[in-house]
Amino acid sequence: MTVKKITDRISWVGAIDWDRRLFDELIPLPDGTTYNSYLVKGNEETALIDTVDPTKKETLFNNLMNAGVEKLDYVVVNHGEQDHSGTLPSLLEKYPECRIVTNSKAEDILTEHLELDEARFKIIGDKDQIDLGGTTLEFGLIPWVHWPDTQYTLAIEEKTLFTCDFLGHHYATEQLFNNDKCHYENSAKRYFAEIMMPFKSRARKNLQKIKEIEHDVDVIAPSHGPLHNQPEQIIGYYEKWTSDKLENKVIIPYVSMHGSTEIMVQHLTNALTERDIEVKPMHITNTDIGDIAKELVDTATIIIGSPTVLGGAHPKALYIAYLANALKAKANYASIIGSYGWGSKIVDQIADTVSSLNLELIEPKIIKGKPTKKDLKLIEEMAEKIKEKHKNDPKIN
Ligand SMILES: Cc1cc2nc3c(=O)[nH]c(=O)nc-3n(C[C@H](O)[C@H](O)[C@H](O)COP(=O)(O)O)c2cc1C
Repeated sequence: MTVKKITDRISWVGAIDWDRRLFDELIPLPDGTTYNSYLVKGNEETALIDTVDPTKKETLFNNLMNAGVEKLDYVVVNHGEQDHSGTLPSLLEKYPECRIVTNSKAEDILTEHLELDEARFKIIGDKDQIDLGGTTLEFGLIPWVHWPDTQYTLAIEEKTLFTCDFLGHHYATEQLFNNDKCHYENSAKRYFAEIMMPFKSRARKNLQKIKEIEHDVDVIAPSHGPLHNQPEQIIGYYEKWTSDKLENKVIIPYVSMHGSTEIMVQHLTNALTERDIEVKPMHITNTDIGDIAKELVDTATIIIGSPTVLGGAHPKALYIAYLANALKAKANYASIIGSYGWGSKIVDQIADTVSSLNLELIEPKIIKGKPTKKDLKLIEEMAEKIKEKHKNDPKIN
């Protein structure tokens, strides 16, 4: 691991976690991740912007040693979650003169979670500045992306904006900057879906605040993944993802124990394709839930496919409905297809689970046993109904 120079006065001193495959015991990380920590030097003082996950603290300390840091004046905490702040107790022990610079919401979270001494804090508010000697740090409060405590830090003269989780993505690489546009759009969208989509109106507002910063910004430096040296690119993506625009697209997360639901899914997939609608059947058992989350950013319709199990939906189908609801999927329409043997409450159960989404429910098709030709005709009717809805909806491209 090495120290990587970003500008004359800023270096990356974080850690790469190539092997991490799950975040928050929930989010799959197919590409690992990084914990970005940045060293900012002034003529008189030195600051560290965020730390790293505690499992990587030795990497951070080695990097600080390699960067020749003997005295650290400030550690700026842009967000109190432990993957950025968990190394603080050890850091404060190692650098006894170091003060924590953060907002009052983050202070509350940090003192509760990490038992830090309140005397070590320097609390900042919106637009407050710290002069390190020719290098000025300016802070901006951008709450709820994705905790109530989030803020940005701008190194004014260096034209570098540190946004912590906001505008980040999980992608382990030695490259300092994004240079694989295709892969990067994919991982940034997936990250947006999993972390930021539940707060999309706050994300949009905070994006606007960042766009209105009165100083030049050449580099956006988030706390996960490579940095953005073309800030307009990630800002453009977030403008799209936080808008209410949707694609002419249907996703069908489904599960089927004995094949009946699957026949319906295949038939619906074909019927939608024939009607020029993009469709993605996603077998829940075999699909990374991050991929499903990513589709929820712009898919216009969600169809959940499930057999009946113990009176209700299959637990895996119910989990996806729960996830769509929790992540605040942007879709305008939903329906349910599936099969039962003798009696089913799938529809009520799934509809209840997605009740906080503003969805129009297209009439579900729950059939007894294996679908007949007549049943499959009903599936074609569903495809036709979806086509009509999409065609007449001004929010759908
Ligand atoms: C473990 C298990 C529990 C089931 N519970 C119910 C039930 O409570 N009500 C019902 O109508 N059918 C129930 N069934 C029957 C299935 O819903 C039915 O066979 C259906 O056609 C399966 O669809 P699939 O082929 O897509 O898996 C159950 C089946 C299994 C294997």
